[in-house]
Order: sequence, then structure tokens, then C-alpha cells
Amino acid sequence: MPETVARVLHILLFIGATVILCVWQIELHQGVITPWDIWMEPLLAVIVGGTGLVMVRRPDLDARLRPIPVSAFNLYLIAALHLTLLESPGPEQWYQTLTTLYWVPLAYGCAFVFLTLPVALVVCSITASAIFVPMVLWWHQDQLPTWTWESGPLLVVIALSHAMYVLLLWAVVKLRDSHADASASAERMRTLAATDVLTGLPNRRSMLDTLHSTLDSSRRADLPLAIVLVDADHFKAVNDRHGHAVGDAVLIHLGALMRTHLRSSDTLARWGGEEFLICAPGTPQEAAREIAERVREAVASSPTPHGEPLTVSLGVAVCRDHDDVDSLLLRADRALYTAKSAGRDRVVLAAEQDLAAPGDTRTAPLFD
Ligand SMILES: Nc1nc2c(ncn2[C@@H]2O[C@H](COP(=O)(O)OP(=O)(O)OP(=O)(O)O)[C@@H](O)[C@H]2O)c(=O)[nH]1
Repeated sequence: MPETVARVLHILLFIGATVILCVWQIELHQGVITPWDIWMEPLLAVIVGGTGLVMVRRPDLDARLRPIPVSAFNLYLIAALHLTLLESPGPEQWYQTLTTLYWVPLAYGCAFVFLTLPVALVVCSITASAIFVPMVLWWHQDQLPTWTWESGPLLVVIALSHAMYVLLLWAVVKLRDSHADASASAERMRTLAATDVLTGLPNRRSMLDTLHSTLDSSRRADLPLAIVLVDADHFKAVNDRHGHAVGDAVLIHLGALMRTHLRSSDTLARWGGEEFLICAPGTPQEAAREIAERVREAVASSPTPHGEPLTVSLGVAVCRDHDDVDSLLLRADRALYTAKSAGRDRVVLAAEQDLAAPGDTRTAPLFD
């Protein structure tokens, strides 16, 4: 996102420099250019385009460079207007004043696009004051000789329209910021809703979404999908002996430890209580067994927060043709149950267990 913003600003600067050069050429050819614009317009184009170039080459300087084209543009307009009023008292003053004034809202816009809101407001106030205060004073003292009596009301109308531009820009920036805030807090809420508070891992709800989408994509790509249900052994005893807080610390340790032994493409979630679930896309049966064994060994051999040995039992299921998420989970759960019954601290594959006990109909409730 910040790169997109930077790219848009670079494009704006290059287009801005090109437009200034076009205006310079048109005014030169039509003979309506002022003596100062003969050099001020190309100088402005060089500053604007040059800043864009430096920004592209040195993105680290972006924030420091942003005020340069904005200040140059605003200062140019203030200078051009004052020079027009002081140095060009002929009939062309009217034309030159108005052509300068209609560029000023663009300078306000640049301030809001390139600078922070408070700085932009300060820049716009300075520009508007530097333009309108002397003009009104001169008009009031009848020092604008070629202007007719309509000049006064016209000045007021233009000043009001400029105030409206600034107000509108302020409103747009405020709306944009509040939209960005709302998007960020919606994103935060989405993350919170999908995260287990204790371990920071994806929670059951989020894992169910992952399972459904991974099953679909694995089917489409004709890739194997394995899941591993992991359950801490005798965890109740940890709580009973060391207290719930230590039990919590053990669960956090378990989640972090297992995460380090999985690929980045695998998802590890807290499935509930002392149960974790691994979703391993693109994993056939033997590889799934290896993952489960690796996790089991890592847990058994790592120091624990409560200073006692900790083991886990694991049930592995690889998706078959007719499996859906529920049946896959059920097979992993049965394999885990077998691992527990067989003495814990072991890995059981659903496929082996299906063969060994085809009549097993244990159907523990899997979903809340
Ligand atoms: N500290 C802590 N304990 C939890 C949490 N969630 C579940 N538990 C505890 O985990 C224990 C699970 O106990 P059991 O279901 O009997 O299982 P177990 O003692 O691990 O025995 P087996 O699974 O049969 O090896 C219970 O005492 C729960 O209170 C949690 O978030 N924090």
C-alpha cells in the first residue's frame, strides 16, 4: 500500500512538471507570458519533476522531500500574483491575475495530497492569506487601476470558493482517514475472531474455514491432504499439580514448540482445551506420519514450563475420495482415541486403525 501511494505521488509530480512546461510553451507562443514566468515556470517544472526523480531513486527520503514541490508551487503562485499586481498594471493584469488565481486550488490540493492534514491546513492558510489579504487591501485603497467596480465582489466570491475548496479537501481527508481507521479496526476484529487468545494460534472457527478451503483446493489440484489431531497427555494432572496458570503456560509452550516443527504451508490451530490440530496440505500418508512423529519427539524431548516431562498423542488422517471435513476429523479423532487407549505418547494413522478396527463406531462430538 505505501508503495502504491508513493508511485501515485511520483506520477503526479511527473505529470505536474509536464503540464507546467506545456503551459509555459503555450503562453510563450501566444505571447501572453509575463517576463517572470519566462524563467519561473521552467524553474518550477524542474523543481517538481526533479523532486519526483529523487523520490523514485531515494524512497527513504520520500517524507522529507514531499514539502518541496508543494512549497515551490504555492510560493510560485504567491510570487506570480504579487508580481502581476505590482509590475503589470496594464490591461493584461486582469487576465494574469485570474489565470494565477485559478491555479491556486490545485496548490491547495497538492498540499493535502503530499502533506499531513495539519501541515496542509497551515500551508493553505498561508497561501490564501498571502494572496487575498494584499489584494483586498489594494482594491480597497484603489490601487488596482484597471479593475472595475465588480472586482471587489469578484475577489470575495473567489476567496469564498477557495475557502470551500480547502474545506472540501479537509472533509475528503477526514473521510479517507476514518475509512482507513474503520478498515483497520475491521481487520483487527477479523484477526481477533480467528485467533485463540491464549496461544495466539488460529482458533477452531478459523481452522474449520481453513479445512474447508484446503480440502476444496486439494481436490481441485489432485493433491493429498493430511490432518493431525494432537492432544496433551494427562494434562489434567499438570493443572492439578501446578495450577491453571502453569497449565496455560504449558499450552502456550506446546503451541509455539509445535509451530517451529511445521512447514509454513501447514496450519496449526488450537482445536480446544489441550487439543491442537495440524492441517498439512500436499502431504501424503507417510509424510504425515513423519510430521506427527517429529512433533511427538520434539514435545517429549523439550524442557517444559512446569519442569516435568510432557507427551502428546497424535491421530493422523489423510483425506480419501469420499471424505468431507467432518469425516476427516472423525477419522483423526478415532486415531487419536486409539493412540490414547494404546498408552499415549504415540502416533496412530487413521488408515491403519480403519483396517485394524473397521467396526469401531466411536463418534465423539467433534463440533461445538
Ligand atoms: N490451564 C488450562 N487447562 C485447560 C485449558 N483447556 C482445558 N484445560 C484442561 O485440560 C484438562 C484436560 O483433561 P482431560 O480431558 O481429562 O485429559 P488429560 O488429563 O489430558 O488426559 P488424556 O487426554 O486422557 O491424556 C482439563 O483439566 C481441563 O481443565 C486451558 O485453556 N488452560
